[in-house]
Amino acid sequence: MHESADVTRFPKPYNLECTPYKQTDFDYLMKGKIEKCADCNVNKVFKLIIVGDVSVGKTCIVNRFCHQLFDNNYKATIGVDFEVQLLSLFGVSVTLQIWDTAGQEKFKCIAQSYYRGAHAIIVVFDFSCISTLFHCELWLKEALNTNTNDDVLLFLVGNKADLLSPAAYTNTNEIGMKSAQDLSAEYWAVSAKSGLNVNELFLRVAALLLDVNLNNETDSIKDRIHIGSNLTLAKKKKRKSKKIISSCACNA
Ligand SMILES: Nc1nc2c(ncn2[C@@H]2O[C@H](COP(=O)(O)OP(=O)(O)OP(=O)(O)O)[C@@H](O)[C@H]2O)c(=O)[nH]1
Repeated sequence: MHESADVTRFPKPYNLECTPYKQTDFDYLMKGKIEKCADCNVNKVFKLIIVGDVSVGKTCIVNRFCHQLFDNNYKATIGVDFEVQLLSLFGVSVTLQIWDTAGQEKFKCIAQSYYRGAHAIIVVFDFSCISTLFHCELWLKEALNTNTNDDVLLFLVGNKADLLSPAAYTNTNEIGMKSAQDLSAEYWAVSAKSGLNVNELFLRVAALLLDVNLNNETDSIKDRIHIGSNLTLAKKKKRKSKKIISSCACNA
């Protein structure tokens, strides 16, 4: 884990055309809430799960982001690995719990038991092995089946962009972007080896999660006010009907 500098600009998507999440900034209301959270030293905790075929580079992406490291030697993940990364977004401290799951079929059962309650699902494919892209839909379906969070954010990430020639990269990128649209996920092309877009991806995930979280808080406050005002109305009606009953009793 490393300390990161405060992020003061809302991180952009890889391609605005290729994301269901069109936010490129916090709105006026959210900015006010963020200032309050920062003043009160609030810490927001978000759970991310990373899924995808064997050897697409899930662990390397996490290691690049959390430790600025890249290892050429493949060591299969057994079940699931866990990393924590602290960030500061607009003065608000955000903890990302990153669950790096195994791609091997024999570990699927163990890994799936950690899917529950994820705020974001990142499904990864390997640019140099197109079949791994075709399996992403199934990975996503399985992750969504076990996930109980309605507001979960979805990301489709192509890794090992460094391995392709410019022409092959453009070609696979287009197929990846089309798949992301079909999956209603935000698309990213990264390289754990060179570091291309890895930080940008996680900062974008964190900012979108913060936005969703603060929006939900605002909604639940509105709900409480709404329920509260209904209760007050009901109490007033009750009091009025009591008055009518007692005035009827007096008249009798
Ligand atoms: N050239 C290149 N190689 C990469 C990149 N990312 C990962 N690799 C290599 O791909 C292999 C697999 O990487 P891992 O991160 O272990 O893959 P994984 O998806 O976590 O694999 P499982 O744990 O089995 O699911 C390793 O040999 C890495 O060095 C990348 O961006 N570029």
